[in-house]
Amino acid sequence: MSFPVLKNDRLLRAARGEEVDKIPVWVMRQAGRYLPEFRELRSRHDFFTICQTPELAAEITLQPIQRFDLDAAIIFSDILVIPQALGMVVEMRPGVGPVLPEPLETPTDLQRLQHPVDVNATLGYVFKAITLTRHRLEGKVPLIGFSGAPWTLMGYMIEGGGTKTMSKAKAWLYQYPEASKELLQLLTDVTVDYLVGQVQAGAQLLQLFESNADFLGPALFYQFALPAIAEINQRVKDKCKQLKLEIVPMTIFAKGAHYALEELSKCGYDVVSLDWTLDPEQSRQRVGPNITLQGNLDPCALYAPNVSLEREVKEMVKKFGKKRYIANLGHGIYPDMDPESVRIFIDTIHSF
Ligand SMILES: Cc1c2[nH]c(c1CCC(=O)O)Cc1[nH]c(c(CCC(=O)O)c1C)Cc1[nH]c(c(CCC(=O)O)c1C)Cc1[nH]c(c(C)c1CCC(=O)O)C2
Repeated sequence: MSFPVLKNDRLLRAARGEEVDKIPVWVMRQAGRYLPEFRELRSRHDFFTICQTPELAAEITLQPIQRFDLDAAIIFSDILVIPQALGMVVEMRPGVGPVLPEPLETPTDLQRLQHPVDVNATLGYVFKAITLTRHRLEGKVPLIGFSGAPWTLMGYMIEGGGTKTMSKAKAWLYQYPEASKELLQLLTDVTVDYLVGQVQAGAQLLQLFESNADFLGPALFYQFALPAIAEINQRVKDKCKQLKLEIVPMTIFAKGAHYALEELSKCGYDVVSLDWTLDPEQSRQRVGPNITLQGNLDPCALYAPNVSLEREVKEMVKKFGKKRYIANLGHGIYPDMDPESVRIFIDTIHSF
C-alpha cells in the first residue's frame, strides 16, 4: 500500500532509540469527550457506529491533530471490538461506559464464542478506518494502532463491564485455571491477527493496553497475563516478517504492573509505557538503556493551574531525559479536562 510521505517521524525515531530534534508527545485517549468537537459528533452517532464507519472514525482521529501540535494520531476505536468479533454484544452507555449484557459465567460459556475469528470479516472496518486515516493524515504524523491485551479483555467479558474488584474474572483464574488459559489463548490468537491486519492496513506503531493489570498481583500476572503479552509481540513481528510487511515498533502499557517492570522490558517490546505511580529515574534504572519509556504524567496534573502544570511537566522531562523517551500521560485523559491544559502539556514538552 502506498501512503503520503511521513513528515514527522519523532515518535518512530524515539521508539527505535534514534536521536530526536524534539521529544515526541501524544496523549492516551486524545480523541474523546474532553473535546467539544467530539461531543458534537458523538451526540449524533452511537459510539460503535462511529468505530464501524471509517469516515467518522477517521474524522475523530484527526480532531486532536487539527487542534494540537501532537506527534502521533491513534486510530479511533475501542479495545472491546474483539469481544464483539467473538460474537458478544457490547454496548456503550452514556454515563455508564461499556456494558456486555451477556457476560461469560462458567467455562461452558466459552462455547458461545465464535472462533476462530476471521479478522477481515469481523474487524475489517477498523482496517478500512486505518487506511483512510493514513491518507487523510497526509503524512503529518504517524498513526498508532492498538488492541486490548488478553487479560484485560477477559475481565470485561466475564464482568460484563467495568468493576471495582474484578472479582468474577479473578475467580475464574483461581477456580478454572485451565479454562482461563484457553480463553486467554483464544484472545491471544485473535489479537495477533488483528494487530497484523492493522499493520497491513497502515498502522505505524502498535500499542497493547493491559489496563486491568492493576487488579493482579505478581503471581497471577506472571501466570496469566505476561505470557500472552510476550507471545503477542513475538508472533506479530514474526508474522509481519513472513508477510514481508514492515516490522513496526510495539508498546506495552500494563497499568499497575509496577512489580513486573523488569519482566515487561524483556518481552521484546520497543516501548514500555509507565503509569503515573512509577518514578521515571528508578524505572530507567530498572529497565536499562535499551528500551524506550513512555509516560507518565498523572492525568490529574491537567487540573492544576497552568504554572504548576508546566512545573510538573518540566520535572518529569528532567527525570526521563530526552533519549529513548515518548511523553504521554500515565493513563487516559478524563472527559472533564480542559483542552487548553492539553495544549500546555504538549507545548511544554516541545519547549525542551
Ligand atoms: C479499558 C479501555 C477501554 N477502551 C480503551 C481502553 C484502554 C485504555 C485505558 O485504559 O483507558 C482504549 C480506547 N478507547 C478509546 C480509544 C480511542 C483512541 C484514543 O486514545 O483517542 C482507545 C485507545 C475511545 C473511547 N472509549 C470510550 C470512550 C467514551 C465513550 C463515549 O463517548 O460514550 C471513548 C472516546 C468508552 C470506554 N471504553 C472502555 C471504557 C472503560 C470506557 C468507558 C470509560 C470512558 O468513557 O472513558 C474500554
